[in-house]
Amino acid sequence: MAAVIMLYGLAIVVSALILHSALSLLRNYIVARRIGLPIRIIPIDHTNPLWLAVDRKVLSYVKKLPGFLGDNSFTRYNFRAWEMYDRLRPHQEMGPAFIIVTPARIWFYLASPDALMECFRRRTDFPRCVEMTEILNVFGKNLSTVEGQQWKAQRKVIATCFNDQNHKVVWSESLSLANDMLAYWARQVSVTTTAEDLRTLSLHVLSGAGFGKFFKFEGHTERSSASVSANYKNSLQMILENCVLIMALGPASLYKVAPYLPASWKLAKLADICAAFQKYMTDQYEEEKRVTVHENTVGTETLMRSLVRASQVEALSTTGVGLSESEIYGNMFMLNFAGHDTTAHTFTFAMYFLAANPCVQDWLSEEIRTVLDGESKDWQYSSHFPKLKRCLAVMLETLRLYTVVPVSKWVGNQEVTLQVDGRTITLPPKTMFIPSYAAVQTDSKYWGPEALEWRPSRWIQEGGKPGHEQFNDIKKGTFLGWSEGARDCPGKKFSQVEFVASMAALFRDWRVDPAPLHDKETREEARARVLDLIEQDSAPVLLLQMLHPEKAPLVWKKK
Ligand code: HEM
Repeated sequence: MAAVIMLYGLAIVVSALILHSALSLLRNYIVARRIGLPIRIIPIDHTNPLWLAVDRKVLSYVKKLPGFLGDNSFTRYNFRAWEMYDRLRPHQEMGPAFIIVTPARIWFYLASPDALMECFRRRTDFPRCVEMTEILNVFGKNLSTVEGQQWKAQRKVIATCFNDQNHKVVWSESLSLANDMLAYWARQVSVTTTAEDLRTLSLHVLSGAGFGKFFKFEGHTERSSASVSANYKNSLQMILENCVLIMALGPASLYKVAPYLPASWKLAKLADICAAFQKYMTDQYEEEKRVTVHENTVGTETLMRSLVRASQVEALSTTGVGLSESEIYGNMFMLNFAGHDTTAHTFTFAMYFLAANPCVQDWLSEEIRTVLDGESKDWQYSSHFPKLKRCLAVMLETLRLYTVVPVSKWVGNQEVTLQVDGRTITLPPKTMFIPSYAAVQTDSKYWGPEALEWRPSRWIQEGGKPGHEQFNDIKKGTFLGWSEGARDCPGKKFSQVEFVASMAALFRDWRVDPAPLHDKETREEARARVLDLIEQDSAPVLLLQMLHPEKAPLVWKKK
């Protein structure tokens, strides 16, 4: 009897949820119709956390259904990063702007470069939806999670941290770590840990140039689990993977309940890790405060040092707004988050594209050998980095096809109007706004008939000599890899310097190929297999990444 009552209860709750969802969908649909753009309807919001956990799995079954049942708006648009698969197609069907309605929100998709640039310029009309980044407030508010005056004040302080002094540190750290990584890869018969090793490289560049903690490179199989850098990396990883849980409880409550829990429980471990990470940040902060008190102290210009100094200077200025201690911790954590996997995932995509494209490797090493001739390893940031344009083109081309950080904004509390290709569109409050990066970045109108091909040379003007080449002019709004406008990525150059230095160290004298899977696999088949892996096996976890790059081992050989 009790079971029957429970079943009835459950049925009532589920029916109420479905009814509520259907009514919300209807309400949003009625509002969206007034915008006057083509509309697609999907039953579950993209940001529903339960759905996010199962979306791709569930849809992989639904897609197998025959005809319309397996091919409809639900199967096309109702999963994360669907844009990467459909690219320009929805805009070819519906024009430069369209709407997706869900029970929770109205989503506005835009693929007109001019209108996109206008939205980026009108930062206050199209602010960041901080509800979505709130999860990064674990250790304090930070640049990614604030808006308005608070954002302006924080951005001013953080912008000063990314300067040429710091980029010099990024350059030298990247060169040294990439050389050690190459030596490790050269010792392997074939490398299955490319993604892990690139993550280590990127983390070590960030910990050095960002926070003054310099670690030697350790290859994945040589890494001791007790090493300081492995601990730091694992703590950061675990905090990021459990952000939702930590945020829901708050670190303070986590510390309070942890002593009463068995040590083997995840919550207890998380509390320990958060406490260790907090202590690590506090120690660094105290150390930097001590250093910056002595104004004449010279040393490595890290992000952290600049952050503490700029915050103190700002606090003493006429505006009197520096960063609070909690905001300093919030930003330390956020810089770790924003500056680590972003570059590492871009590296991994690029490395696999290069392995499948030996001609691009030759083109790259021609430039590196011209710019960095001779055996000397005295490679300078100020004179060499600006000349290595082909190396940078590899990064730009990779991000064009595989954009690791998608940009999203919204319409705040007031409706806004916008010109889209000569037509005025009025968007209601709280509409989510998604720049259709995967569409504009692969539109043949701007990128030519082979827009879907990975071809870094498209970025470089023809006819130049390696080391003296110029970039092609790209129409504004057709490439959004680091976003645009006042709220673009402040770490753009940091990541570019890291990428270019690493490419130079890796590809000057060495080449990489996919290891054949069996004796009969030809080189062409192996390259096609790698390209297929990139296309079929990439999906967002926190950011867009290759899910199983280890399935295609790579082999490094000296030229
Ligand atoms: C390949 C590497 C990188 C890519 C593709 C990338 C991309 C982006 C994008 C697209 C945004 C805007 C997100 C949005 O508007 O929703 C962003 C913001 C940001 N990025 Fe990066 N990023 C990279 C590396 C870095 C690095 C190395 C750092 C720092 C060390 C960094 C720090 C930040 C910060 C602090 C923000 C927030 C800016 C604000 O809200 O004002 N990024 N990044």
